[in-house]
Amino acid sequence: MPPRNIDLHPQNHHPRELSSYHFDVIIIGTGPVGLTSGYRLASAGLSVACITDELYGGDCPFFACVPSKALLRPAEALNAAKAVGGAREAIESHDIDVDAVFKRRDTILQNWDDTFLLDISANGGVTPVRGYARLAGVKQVSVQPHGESEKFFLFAKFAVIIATGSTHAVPDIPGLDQLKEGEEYWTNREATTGNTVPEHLIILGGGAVGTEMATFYSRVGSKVTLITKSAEILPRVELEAARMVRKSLEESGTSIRVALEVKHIEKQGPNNMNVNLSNGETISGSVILNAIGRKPRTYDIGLETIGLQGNGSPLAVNSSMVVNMPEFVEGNSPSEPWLYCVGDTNGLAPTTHMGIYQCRIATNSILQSIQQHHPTISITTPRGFNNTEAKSWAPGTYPQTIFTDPSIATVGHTLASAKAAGLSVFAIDNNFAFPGAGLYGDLPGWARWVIEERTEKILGATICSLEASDLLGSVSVAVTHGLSLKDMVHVVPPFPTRGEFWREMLNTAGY
Ligand SMILES: Cc1cc2nc3c(=O)[nH]c(=O)nc-3n(C[C@H](O)[C@H](O)[C@H](O)COP(=O)(O)OP(=O)(O)OC[C@H]3O[C@@H](n4cnc5c(N)ncnc54)[C@H](O)[C@@H]3O)c2cc1C
Ligand SMILES: NC(=O)c1ccc[n+]([C@@H]2O[C@H](COP(=O)([O-])OP(=O)(O)OC[C@H]3O[C@@H](n4cnc5c(N)ncnc54)[C@H](O)[C@@H]3O)[C@@H](O)[C@H]2O)c1
Repeated sequence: MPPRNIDLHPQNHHPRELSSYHFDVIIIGTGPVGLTSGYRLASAGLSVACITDELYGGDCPFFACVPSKALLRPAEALNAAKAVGGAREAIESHDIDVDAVFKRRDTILQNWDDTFLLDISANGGVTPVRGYARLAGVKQVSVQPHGESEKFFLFAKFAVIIATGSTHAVPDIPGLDQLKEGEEYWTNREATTGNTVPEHLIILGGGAVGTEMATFYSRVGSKVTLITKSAEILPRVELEAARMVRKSLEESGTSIRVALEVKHIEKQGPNNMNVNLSNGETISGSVILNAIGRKPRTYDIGLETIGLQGNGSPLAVNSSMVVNMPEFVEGNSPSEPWLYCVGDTNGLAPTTHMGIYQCRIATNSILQSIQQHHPTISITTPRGFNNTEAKSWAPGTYPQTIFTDPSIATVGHTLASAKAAGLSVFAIDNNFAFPGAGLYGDLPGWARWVIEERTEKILGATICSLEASDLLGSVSVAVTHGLSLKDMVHVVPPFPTRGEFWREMLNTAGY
């Protein structure tokens, strides 16, 4: 299955065209996190260069969040309508129009033409630069245009931000190295950009990518087999929620194999792969999707020029997103930090929304440092830059939604992770049997709050339902600010809505 013909390296914004190689801040990587950082700093009056080696906008808009959600949303909308009598009768005999789904996704992504993002950035005053960037010492960055050997050197007056994101990790499975990546085995790129429905898709990995793509491809007619190492799919969410998604996937024909490893992969012929499992079973499919996780792009970005390691492990930062530097680096002034790292590259919370949160913190920190050390420089922000330290989330506890059917929205601890952290907690659960949920038809729904015994503070929440993401905001405020059950009594959801689960939880808790 050949990859789509996407031009990853358009010819404009060559570094040769720059009128100056000196900027206040240089940003390496223009995913959503680098772009937003650039926009915030340029809006405050700084000169900013944003360097990208591929499409301006990064993985999220072109190969990850946006195309995957664009593929998933039509089926979600159709299922939601079919669950409601009155609407159901009008559409019962109709199903997803796959070609229209692909076409809509292509339109949303502007056919992988990054001009719209370049325009937003340029209108905000950012200077886009195309080429592969590497640190070349303190506050120095080299840029090598695609396919060329010449390097151009850029100089930052105040700061460099590393926002190089992540790329798919490749498992060490014998035989996989014999297959052509992008054709004989897919990564997230082919799974989200393709416009074909494979006959039998074998997915390796039962995390967010694996389950979301199983949801889409099984819904549009592929036979799907999902193989994962963990004892259940989505091992980081509440078991009850993972089981609801598993049940729904199995009902749509997905075969799920848990607690198994792939021992060997063998190509039998075109679109014909054999996958041998640790239990001795062999599964034959047409395409394999590698969805076993991602690795930060910390390799080959010149970290060694400032005494750091860059081998694909996350880049350690402090709460202001300042990179932890070696004790002595020539030209480095510890009192005035200059190197920041945000987004997937620091590994703290690899999602777009959390990266954008980090960029708010990092850019505030840069602006505050400039104001402190260079008071004559004029900085314009409508409301200042007070928040310069990020909240520290225990691994996996930051807010997130997995867009399966039903979707799972989570924030804070699960019951298991709270207990593993030594916390004394109890759970309150609800099955969405209340009037507001009933209006949406007979769709599954489940929610859990994890409450600390002594303080009755909410430490975590999971909502598993149609459009769960839209119910996460209020509970995220409660968890982030440590509200107690007593406080939450005064947070009143409107009637009749799915938000009523809130009231039901309080009732169950005895409030
Ligand atoms: C299939 C899939 C679906 C996802 N869905 C969601 C979702 O629904 N919601 C969500 O919040 N998250 C989702 N994620 C995660 C999300 O995509 C990432 O967290 C997000 O893209 C990280 O943004 P970033 O800016 O840190 O990096 P990226 O988006 O990876 O962008 C980094 C950019 O830096 C460039 N770059 C790298 N190295 C260099 C260099 N040396 N020189 C110049 N440029 C360089 C890259 O080309 C890229 O453009 C999904 C991920 C996948 C794989
Ligand atoms: N909606 C969202 O927010 C969203 C959607 C997709 C991806 N993402 C983010 O993108 C990143 C990557 O997601 P992902 O699903 O690729 O990774 P992941 O780490 O979330 O899940 C990978 C899964 O693969 C399994 N696995 C590992 N090695 C394996 C092997 N050799 N064979 C079979 N299974 C194996 C693991 O047990 C794990 O369950 C994550 O940070 C995720 O949060 C977010």
